[in-house]
Amino acid sequence: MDTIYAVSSGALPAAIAVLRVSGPCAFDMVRDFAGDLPVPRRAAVRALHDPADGSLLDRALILCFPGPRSATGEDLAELHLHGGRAVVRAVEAALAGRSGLRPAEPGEFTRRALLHGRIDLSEAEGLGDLLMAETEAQRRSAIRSAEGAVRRAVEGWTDRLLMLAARVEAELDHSDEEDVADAALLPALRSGAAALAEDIEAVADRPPVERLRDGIRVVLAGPPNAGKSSLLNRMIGRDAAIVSPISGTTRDRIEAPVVRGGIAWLLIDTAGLAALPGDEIEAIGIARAQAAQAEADILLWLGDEPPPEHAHCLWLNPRADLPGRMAAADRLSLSSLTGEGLDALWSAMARLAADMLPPTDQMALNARQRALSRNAASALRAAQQEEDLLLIAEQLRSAMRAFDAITGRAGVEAMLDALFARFCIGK
Ligand SMILES: Nc1nc2c(c(=O)[nH]1)N(C=O)[C@@H](CNc1ccc(C(=O)N[C@@H](CCC(=O)O)C(=O)O)cc1)CN2
Ligand SMILES: Nc1nc2c(ncn2[C@@H]2O[C@H](COP(=O)(O)OP(=O)(O)OP(=O)(O)O)[C@@H](O)[C@H]2O)c(=O)[nH]1
Ligand SMILES: [Mg+2]
Repeated sequence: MDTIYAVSSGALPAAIAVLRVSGPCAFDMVRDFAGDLPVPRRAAVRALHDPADGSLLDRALILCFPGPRSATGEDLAELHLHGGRAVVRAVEAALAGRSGLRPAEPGEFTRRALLHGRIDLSEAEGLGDLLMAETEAQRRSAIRSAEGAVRRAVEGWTDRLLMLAARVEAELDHSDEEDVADAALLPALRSGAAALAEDIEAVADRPPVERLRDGIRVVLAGPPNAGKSSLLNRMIGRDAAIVSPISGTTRDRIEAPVVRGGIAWLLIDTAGLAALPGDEIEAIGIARAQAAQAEADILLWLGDEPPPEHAHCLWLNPRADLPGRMAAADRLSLSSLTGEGLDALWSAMARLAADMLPPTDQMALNARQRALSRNAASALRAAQQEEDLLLIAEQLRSAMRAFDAITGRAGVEAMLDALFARFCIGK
């Protein structure tokens, strides 16, 4: 296996740059550059010399973690360098010349941790979310998964499933003998499978972690010229969308992520919904606006006509600064010009969001884990319907495969590349 290296700390220049080296050649590298191998797991200051010509590269703090008791599960060395660009470049150039060493790919350190069983797939996903976390709620949810909450839940489900499977297998083993079949077995299996399916479904039905991570989708919609783009700009505090008194100004949908009140939002401005589109481009814009409305978690409706059917709609009364705009009981009056009513709008949105987000004190599943959990639950529901023990055993195996896929024990090669591609290099 190659030994990999990468800067694991942030953008250069910086006060300190942590260069991590993981794999079978990591400690030979330290010996050759630092003259000796410091005591494992203790920081030591060493002058680093380029073995090629003996020149001084840097004076660094070195940490060595012998495998398997390291973050990656293999020998891991950390060089805490001075964080200048040329320092890091010089050390990387010296490493690049050594055989067996190569730069790490994004997420490759974590991938090795997974490969060596230091973490499971759900923990790796949690780590990925932790690196991307911007809000406190995102951080708490991610650290919970990274620390094994999903893994432990699935292990609990797996244990219960194994108990059921063991009883089926035992009965199947005995069925060719003269024993009388256990009459209580089928009802016991059915109730066990039902109880397990119910517990899984309860977790899978919780609000998805994606809403927490990617933001609650808030779509601004209404007729042309209603003031949608002005409101978007006001809400995010910058001019993301073009505003003009001309009807049909916005044609593409404009997405603006923003964090407010500790919640990540994705605000989406759309083309005005004209009864008769003026041209082909406008018609495309309107089709996109309708598609956006359909996938909105919250719809902000700026029209004078009643809003379209939507589970979470706030009916707004824009341009409240203009004389002659009448307040209406069922509409939230606001002005993108003065900012009046904006705080009330954010509060109303936060109240709606409360039920859409996973509770902060509970584990939440991502889309992949949720789909697999649902697969497992439906296999258990199917097992409940079966009369034949062989068919029940087959359904239980199918549920087990879904559990194994959640934790990465089976059938996940295809998703690993996608997962680790969104990690930083050096993680
Ligand atoms: N400098 C530095 N900081 C870092 C990391 C790192 O790799 N380097 N981490 C990178 O993600 C995180 C810490 N993660 C780590 C996970 C496991 C072990 C480790 O050596 N575990 C051993 C020993 C545990 C012990 O001493 O009790 C083990 O679990 O057996 C080290 C760091 C965050 N901060
Ligand atoms: N006085 C006042 N004018 C506003 C307010 N909001 C928007 N306007 C004006 O209304 C006009 C249309 O605003 P836009 O935000 O472009 O409207 P829109 O709904 O995005 O329009 P389309 O993109 O064409 O569908 C512009 O001239 C804005 O300056 C407001 O709160 N008060
Ligand atoms: Mg607009």
